Amino acid sequence: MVETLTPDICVIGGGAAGLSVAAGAAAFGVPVVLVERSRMGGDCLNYGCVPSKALIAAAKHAQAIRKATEFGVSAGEPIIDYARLRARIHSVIEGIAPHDSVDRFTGLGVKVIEDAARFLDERTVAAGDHLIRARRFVIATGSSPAVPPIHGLAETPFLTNETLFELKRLPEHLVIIGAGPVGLEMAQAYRRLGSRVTVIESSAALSREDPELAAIALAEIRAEGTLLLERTMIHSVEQATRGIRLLCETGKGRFHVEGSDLLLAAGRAPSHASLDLDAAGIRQDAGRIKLGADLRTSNRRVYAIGDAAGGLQFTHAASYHARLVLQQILFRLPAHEARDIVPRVTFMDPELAQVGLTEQEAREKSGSADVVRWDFSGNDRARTDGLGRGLIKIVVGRRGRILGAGIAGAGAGEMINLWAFAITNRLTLKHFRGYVAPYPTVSEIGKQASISYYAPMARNRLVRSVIRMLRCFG
Ligand SMILES: Cc1cc2nc3c(=O)[nH]c(=O)nc-3n(C[C@H](O)[C@H](O)[C@H](O)COP(=O)(O)OP(=O)(O)OC[C@H]3O[C@@H](n4cnc5c(N)ncnc54)[C@H](O)[C@@H]3O)c2cc1C
Ligand SMILES: NC(=O)c1ccc[n+]([C@@H]2O[C@H](COP(=O)([O-])OP(=O)(O)OC[C@H]3O[C@@H](n4cnc5c(N)ncnc54)[C@H](O)[C@@H]3O)[C@@H](O)[C@H]2O)c1
Repeated sequence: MVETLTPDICVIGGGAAGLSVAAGAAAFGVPVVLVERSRMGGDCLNYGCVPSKALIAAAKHAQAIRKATEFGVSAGEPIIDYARLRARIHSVIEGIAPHDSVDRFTGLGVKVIEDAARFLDERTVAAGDHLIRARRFVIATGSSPAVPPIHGLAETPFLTNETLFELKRLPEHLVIIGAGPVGLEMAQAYRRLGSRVTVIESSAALSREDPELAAIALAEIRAEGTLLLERTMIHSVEQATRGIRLLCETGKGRFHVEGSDLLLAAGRAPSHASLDLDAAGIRQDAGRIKLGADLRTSNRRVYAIGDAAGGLQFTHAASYHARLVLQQILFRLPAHEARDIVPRVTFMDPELAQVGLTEQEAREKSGSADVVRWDFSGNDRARTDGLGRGLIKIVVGRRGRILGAGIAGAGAGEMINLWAFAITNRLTLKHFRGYVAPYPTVSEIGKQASISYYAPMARNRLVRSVIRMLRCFG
């Protein structure tokens, strides 16, 4: 028997984006139906942020043991119990899962349908035994690992983020296609756990990042022994007796790369193919949903958010999108995506964090860029703790307005919070110069950089003569 539901909002996809919309709408007592075809929590909880950060945490411990000798503490080469490590990753997922579960959302007042959704027409979605005719629809169907058109790949076993954390043994030699955030975070983690790692990248590693900052993180990756092959084309891949074999080419010629396991980290593809967007009058452009800055599709009843929106692909961007559509649906207030306030962090060690404009983007926008820098070597805490190389770059506009901030270094992901706050609230470097930072902390670099921005003022003739004049008053 088919049941027809008529909620205010129908959300398709129970990942970070969809769950945020459903929870937000339910909090205001708005009837909402959530359709999820697979695991609640989506990529972030099950195959993305959570397992990857738990793996990185284990690798960090291994590396800390190795580095301890520098501090006069010797512990020898770490022994990796991969079964235990893997069990911990899954117990971390299980610990968070109740927060995203069907039970919790049902308790919040959300009607959850565990099935695949597809549009029948502009106002109707079918999911299992249900027809949903909602006032508004939110597509939050996320993305899946992109599979590049490499000869032989379809016949060769490979891992993706959806299968990597199920692996029951430490790869002996992990070959990774793609040097973006997924590829490099996993490369460093597995290298630190003891695997040999080769990363093959067709263009430049971390090509979207400020090259000066990216170079700091990439130098560490290389120093730890990951082989990073940039500007390398992969012609073909095949299964070999003891793993996989790739035929590659650079400007210098062709060569083979052999490894025990292959991980695809070559970007993402939207997962909306089975939604039948045409039936709903939702237009696409080269496989991506066409969207306005208000995240509305060409069908004005339908929004697309999170990875499905095809722009910023982060969990925090997904919940930001959710807020923007809730503002429009519940309160009828206009809302537009502002990408410059959304930070991004690549959790390599040292971490790489950015919010707002990079130096290059500022130059492209206005022909020049005023950039303030501060090196970690000028920070006492970075020295006491042996944090290694690090740099903050702040892009400054008129009257000291902060337009962008990028940090490469230990703890960059935590530190960027403050700069994201500053950019969202249109603060200036004056605000950073004026607050009192606790000593010794690494976050002080922001204040140190801000003071350096105003340092030329101390040499200003007018300022000096005012000080001289004020002396006359005793
Ligand atoms: C390895 C890895 C590490 C990452 N690390 C970070 C990180 O550290 N920080 C960060 O901010 N981001 C990180 N990301 C990115 C982050 O995971 C995504 O941006 C985020 O999960 C997107 O959420 P979403 O809700 O848009 O999509 P998803 O989480 O993909 O959720 C979409 C949901 O829709 C469901 N669905 C799809 N089609 C249908 C249908 N027809 N009917 C019903 N349900 C459907 C799917 O089953 C899925 O559950 C990482 C990604 C990867 C791959
Ligand atoms: N810390 C984080 O916030 C975090 C971590 C992981 C992933 N993510 C998100 O997930 C998304 C996907 O990450 P990703 O690293 O998979 O994608 P990406 O698009 O950032 O990087 C993929 C890389 O693979 C390369 N590539 C593509 N095809 C190739 C081929 N045939 N041969 C060699 N190289 C090839 C590309 O040039 C690119 O550099 C990102 O957009 C990011 O937002 C975020």
